[in-house]
Amino acid sequence: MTDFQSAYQEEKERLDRTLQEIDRQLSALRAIPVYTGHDFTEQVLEAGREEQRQQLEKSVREPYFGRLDFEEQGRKPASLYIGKVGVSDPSGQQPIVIDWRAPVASLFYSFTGGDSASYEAPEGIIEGLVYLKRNIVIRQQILERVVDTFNREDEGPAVSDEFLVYRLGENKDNRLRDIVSTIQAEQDQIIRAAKNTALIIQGVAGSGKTTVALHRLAFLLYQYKEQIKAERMVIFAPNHMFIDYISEVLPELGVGDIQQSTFPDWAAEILGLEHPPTASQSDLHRWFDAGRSEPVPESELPGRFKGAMRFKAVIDAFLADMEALCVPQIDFEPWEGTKLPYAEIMAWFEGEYKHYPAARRKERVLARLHRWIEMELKKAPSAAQLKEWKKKAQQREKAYAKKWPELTPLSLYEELFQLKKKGSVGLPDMSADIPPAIWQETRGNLKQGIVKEEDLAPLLYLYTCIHEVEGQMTFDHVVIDEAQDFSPFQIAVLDRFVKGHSFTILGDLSQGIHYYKGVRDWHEMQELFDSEDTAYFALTRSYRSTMEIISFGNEILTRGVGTELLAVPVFRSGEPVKLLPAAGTERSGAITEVLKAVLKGSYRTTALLTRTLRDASELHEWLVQEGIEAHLIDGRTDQYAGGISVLPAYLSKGLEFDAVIVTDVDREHYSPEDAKLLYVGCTRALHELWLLHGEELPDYVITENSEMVMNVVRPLS
Ligand SMILES: Nc1ncnc2c1ncn2[C@@H]1O[C@H](COP(=O)(O)OP(=O)(O)OP(=O)(O)O)[C@@H](O)[C@H]1O
Repeated sequence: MTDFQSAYQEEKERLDRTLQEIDRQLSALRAIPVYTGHDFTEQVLEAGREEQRQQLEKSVREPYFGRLDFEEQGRKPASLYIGKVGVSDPSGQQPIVIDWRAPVASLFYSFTGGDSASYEAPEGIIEGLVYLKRNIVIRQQILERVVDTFNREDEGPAVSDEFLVYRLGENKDNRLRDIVSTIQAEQDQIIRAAKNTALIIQGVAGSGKTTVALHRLAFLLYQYKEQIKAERMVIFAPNHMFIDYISEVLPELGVGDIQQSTFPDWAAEILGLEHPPTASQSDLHRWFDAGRSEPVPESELPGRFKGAMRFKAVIDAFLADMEALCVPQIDFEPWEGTKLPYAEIMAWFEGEYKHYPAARRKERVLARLHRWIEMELKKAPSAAQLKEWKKKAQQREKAYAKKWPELTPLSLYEELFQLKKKGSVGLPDMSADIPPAIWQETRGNLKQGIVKEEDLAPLLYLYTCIHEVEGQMTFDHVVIDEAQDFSPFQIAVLDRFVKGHSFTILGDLSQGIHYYKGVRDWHEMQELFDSEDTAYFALTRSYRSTMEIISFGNEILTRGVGTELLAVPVFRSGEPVKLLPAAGTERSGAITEVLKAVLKGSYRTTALLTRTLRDASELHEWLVQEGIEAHLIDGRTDQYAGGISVLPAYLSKGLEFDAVIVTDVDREHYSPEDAKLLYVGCTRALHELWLLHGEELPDYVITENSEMVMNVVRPLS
């Protein structure tokens, strides 16, 4: 027998034994009648059995995906089998399959070759020698593939990418999938990083940021199961379609109940807003479709200004001046002849209650006032007098409480922008601290009852100044995907809802196409935390696309974006990127021909990316008329259906497609400032990328490089 055959045979036998054992355990569990009574202890035991049943049912289909032969110093070598779910031997003492999140399993990911290996266990660093790293593909209990990516007996002991490349070559459907069998060392480091740190991760397109974040959540739940709850963890994604796109990964990893939301949805719920403000079609048009003939100066971009910590300082100054105005400037007189001077009430307010949020402060002062009235009532000389005082005091106490200003985030925000309520005089004037264009625009919006996305962070901040952030509102961990579009102020506000700065913040500055908001540099976010509470990682290897597509994208980064954060490809080669002239009357014919060519492949997802939403709608309409089934993705789409999608490039962020066709790649549609946008569009492609272009291509598109790009003409052969 060849080595491969003997390895296959060995694994086949081991798989049979494992499956028998899982079957045996499952049958034993199923034989126990399900407890439905009221005894609490029995209920807990039943819940444990149910969880075990579910885990075994999951693992019986694909019990493990990897094997690592490891000799721990001072012990005998052992073959460790690693799966999505741990399984113990009949005694319940020894694992026959190790959960991928267990400390020893980290070796399977972190080991990249060499003479010694170590991992961190609860009892300290464990050292030893790795003999074999083997990838095993099992589908529905059938052993399909055995690939050794490291064998100490072979020459040149380094872990090979062979299995990874095989996995990356597969076509994708309309959902992101788990990567437990091929997590890379640099990704594993992030997944297993300690909980109470704000991790900030810069990762090139396709480096696995979203995937890593989801695996990290599963890891944290395993590692800190006593301290954190799934329901108290959240992943903030850019839109609902993206949430749908990533929705399978956590269940695949056996983790449920983690919240998946958008920042506007979550903020709107806390603020009690009827509709979460998201970028409206007209906003999208304003920032993406209108061209850049009159660029808005940085200081006048509402998202940038309202997302900066400078704006928080403006709000703080406003609140400090505003404070004194909270207490009605009158003495309190419960009945004639008795008075509580304004100065004394103010002393309470500014004294011992100073550190409470405003709403609680008001509550405390009014409660104290009530106690003061009760003490004064004791001085009544007669029962009749007491009755009269009591009646008057009740009415005047109510009237006095009403004189305190209404404290809601929105009312304060309106007052900040000088939209005065009746009776609120002498408010601090902050107009000099806010750029005039933003001042005007915000006042106009608020007058019409419009709250924009960029108003959410300041409103939430005001909320936290008014109310306490209570237990059930706090998070054990927060993941922020596409974090380059978040503002420092948003993160600072979120931090008030998160225990121990436990954040995973992931993004790519080169994909910061929402130039009107977000960050330009990760320092803007790092500065929010003390240095010991934050850590920075960079992911440079890109797993999504072929080498040709990645190199092509890197050219856009170098020539157009001007960044040094280039992507390093995995050695997976494909077709060159194809450039095809397709302007004017040629356009429709070219699109049909390219679609036909692409659909000859066995791809499951293809995207046609346009420059604007209007172009996408028109193209979609035309395709439907031509009898081609395609889905239009606009800002309101909730589900990603797969197949052929038509969408503007700016909505493709975070998604991926087997093949991508970018239309209208010329200087008219892509200005020098649009390099990031084109980069995003091109890096969505896994296997095949086409650019349909007009006469003059943007400077940052490379046209001459025989290995990377190919200029083609119609008719396509
Ligand atoms: N270690 C890995 N093994 C196999 N596939 C991987 C690995 N890491 C990432 N991938 C794949 O690479 C693709 C890109 O991953 P993901 O979408 O998480 O990257 P990203 O950094 O969030 O991308 P982008 O910023 O471009 O949206 C996915 O198909 C994912 O399954």
